[in-house]
Amino acid sequence: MGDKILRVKNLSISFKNKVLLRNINFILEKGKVLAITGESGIGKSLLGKSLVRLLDSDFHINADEFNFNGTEILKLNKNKLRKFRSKVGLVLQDSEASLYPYLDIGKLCSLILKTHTNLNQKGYKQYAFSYFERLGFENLDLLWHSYPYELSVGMARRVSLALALLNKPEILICDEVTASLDLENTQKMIQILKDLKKDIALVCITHDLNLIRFLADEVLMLEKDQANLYTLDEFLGIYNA
Ligand SMILES: Nc1ncnc2c1ncn2[C@@H]1O[C@H](COP(=O)(O)OP(=O)(O)OP(=O)(O)O)[C@@H](O)[C@H]1O
Repeated sequence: MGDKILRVKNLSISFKNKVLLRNINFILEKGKVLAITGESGIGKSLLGKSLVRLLDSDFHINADEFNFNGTEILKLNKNKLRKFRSKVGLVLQDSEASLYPYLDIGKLCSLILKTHTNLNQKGYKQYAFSYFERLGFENLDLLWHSYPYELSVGMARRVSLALALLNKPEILICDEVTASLDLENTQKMIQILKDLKKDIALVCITHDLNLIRFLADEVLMLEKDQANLYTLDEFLGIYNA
């Protein structure tokens, strides 16, 4: 059995005193994948961002337990929150669109590695290349000097994933990571996540039933006024997926 990294018990999210999500319960475990699904606008992305307290002050999070490796996330001060966030990789919806356009991939990687490691410029490259290889890239020198606008959507999505992985997060949250990818890139992405999952607790926010079927261990189904946690088999049985 893997390490339990994050425990969420009876979490709710309100916006200006209106409850948007309630009764959220799950545990994230190293080596396991939680899929979060539900209809558009139900609050999947909101929940993903709330896991790293990335909501503005009009939102309020309540929970009986919201605990990362023994520390209550809602009680963290600014410094400790920053440390906690460095343990959580985020690939937000359309993440490739927010890759800074004036920096090439090498500089984007170097910026992250400068903050999180003691490596030198040569070390940054070697370190980042090991991730690019794991994520199925070839021609790594060319990629290192490419600008985001020069990459296909599938490549840019995988670069966003690589950037999220560079500081070895314990949790990785991916929001609609297969959206608008063709079949080949979707399958590549699902296989990459499958290979990554043994080292990490993975959260996939998704509408993609193939991703759920091939990757998820548990599925959190968000519905109006309720949220239900299922094993993959229970989910596939109930939703005939
Ligand atoms: N910053 C914000 N201010 C006000 N309301 C917001 C904000 N962000 C999200 N919402 C509202 O919260 C609700 C949930 O939005 P969210 O993007 O989490 O849905 P979703 O389930 O991820 O949808 P989709 O599948 O379409 O991406 C929506 O009604 C949205 O309008």
